[in-house]
This record gives sequence, structure tokens and C-alpha cells, in this order.
Amino acid sequence: MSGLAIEGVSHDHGARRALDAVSLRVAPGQFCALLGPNGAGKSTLFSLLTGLAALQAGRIEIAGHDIARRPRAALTRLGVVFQQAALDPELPVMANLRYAAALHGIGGREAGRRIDAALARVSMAERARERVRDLNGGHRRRAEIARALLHRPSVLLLDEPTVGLDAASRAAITAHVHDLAGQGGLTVLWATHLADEVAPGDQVAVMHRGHILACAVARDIAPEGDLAARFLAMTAEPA
Ligand SMILES: Nc1ncnc2c1ncn2[C@@H]1O[C@H](COP(=O)(O)OP(=O)(O)OP(=O)(O)O)[C@@H](O)[C@H]1O
Repeated sequence: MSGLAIEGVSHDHGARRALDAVSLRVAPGQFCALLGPNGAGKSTLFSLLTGLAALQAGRIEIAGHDIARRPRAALTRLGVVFQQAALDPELPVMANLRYAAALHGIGGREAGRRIDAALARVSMAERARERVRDLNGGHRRRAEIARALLHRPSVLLLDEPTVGLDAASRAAITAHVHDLAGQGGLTVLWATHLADEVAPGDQVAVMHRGHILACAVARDIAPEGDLAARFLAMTAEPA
């Protein structure tokens, strides 16, 4: 399948099991929230999806390419927005994106076209000439998302992309990325510990202590509509 497939992935950090037989499928064009408290294993899963850590057990396919057997093919289909900023704050958005495009071997007019398109997708076209340092937190994150779209990935990973943002910026980024999936056809895996970033029609994988506890449409996990309360109940630690 051309979305994202994770099958039976287990991972140990020394004696500590961080992931235990994790399986998850995200269909093409679907937005999936990976919802887990601190220590659930989200970062470990992301490091496997991005090829930063080697798979110990199980299988990962990105847009139909097995990450262990065809890492290059798999990783070129993947866009990643890391928690840490990937843009140079002293440079304008445009210069940052030209550099990022060059890293993908994209230059000249094609780079200009891709940058314009990527910025337009996150409503940032008018900020191309501003220095990253001068942008507010929400616009910085949107510029990071534009960077991740330059090579036209089919799967986009975002690792807690709203950390440190105010409520309005959080809502704007969440809406933009939902649009990238719904209208743009991107497959999105969005790691968060905030249930209010999930729309009722989103797929949600609830993760806790290295396990996927539930994977379904949000309104099926919390039929009364209170996903935050349901999430807390599912992941509550004994007092
Ligand atoms: N390098 C490491 N060495 C040892 N244990 C680790 C290492 N990285 C993660 N762990 C442990 O693995 C488990 C999963 O951690 P991970 O960082 O993947 O979770 P997370 O859901 O991303 O949490 P957070 O939101 O706090 O980053 C935790 O128990 C953590 O302490």
C-alpha cells in the first residue's frame, strides 16, 4: 500500500523495551494522530520511521517501500518535521528553503516553483523574505512544514509540532496539516500528547508504554466526544 505500514515493530534501548509489537496502518491521504503520554515510545517509533535508528524487529513500509530493504526509496517518499527547529533563524525563509531544496538536488527555477508551492500550502507565501528569527512561533512551524514538503513526499511525519505554541497558532497549524491530508492527499502521522488536536473523523492510535492500546476513528474511541478524558483513563498510571 502507498501510505504507511508498521508491522510488529519492537525496539529495546538496552534492557528497556520502548516498543512492543507495534502495528499501525495509515491509508493514503489519511491524517493519523499518534496520541501518547511522555515515554509512550513515540520518539523511538519516529527514529525508526526516519531511519535514524535501525529496525530490530518488525517491518516498516513508507509509500510501499520497505525501509530496511529499500531505505533510499522509502526515505525519499518521507517528509519530516522534527521537534527541534531545522531552519537557520538568521536567514530569510526563502534562503532556508533554497538550501533545503539544494540538499534534495533541486535548484534553479524548479526550486523556486517548489518553494512557492510549499509556502502557499501553509499560507506563508507573503513571508518568504522575512528572517526566520522575526517570525512568530506558529509561522516558524509552518515554514518548517514547507521545508518538509519541498521534495513532494507522500508521507509526512510531525513530532509534537505544536510544542510551545499559543492556542491560536496550535489551531492554525493543526488545521493546515489536516488540509494537507484531506485536500492535498498526503498521508500524515502526527505525534502528540494533546487530544484536542484530534478531529472526530481522524484516525487515532493511542500509545502507552510501547503498545498501541487502540487504533480507530476518534469518534469511535470516544463516542461521547471527550477524547481527552478517554485518553487519560486509558493511560492512567496507578496512584
Ligand atoms: N536512548 C535511550 N536509552 C534508554 N532508554 C530510552 C532511550 N530513549 C528512550 N528510552 C526509553 O524508552 C521509552 C520510550 O521513550 P520515547 O522517548 O520513545 O517516548 P515518547 O513517547 O517519545 O516520550 P516523550 O514525549 O517524553 O519524548 C521510555 O521509557 C524512555 O525512557
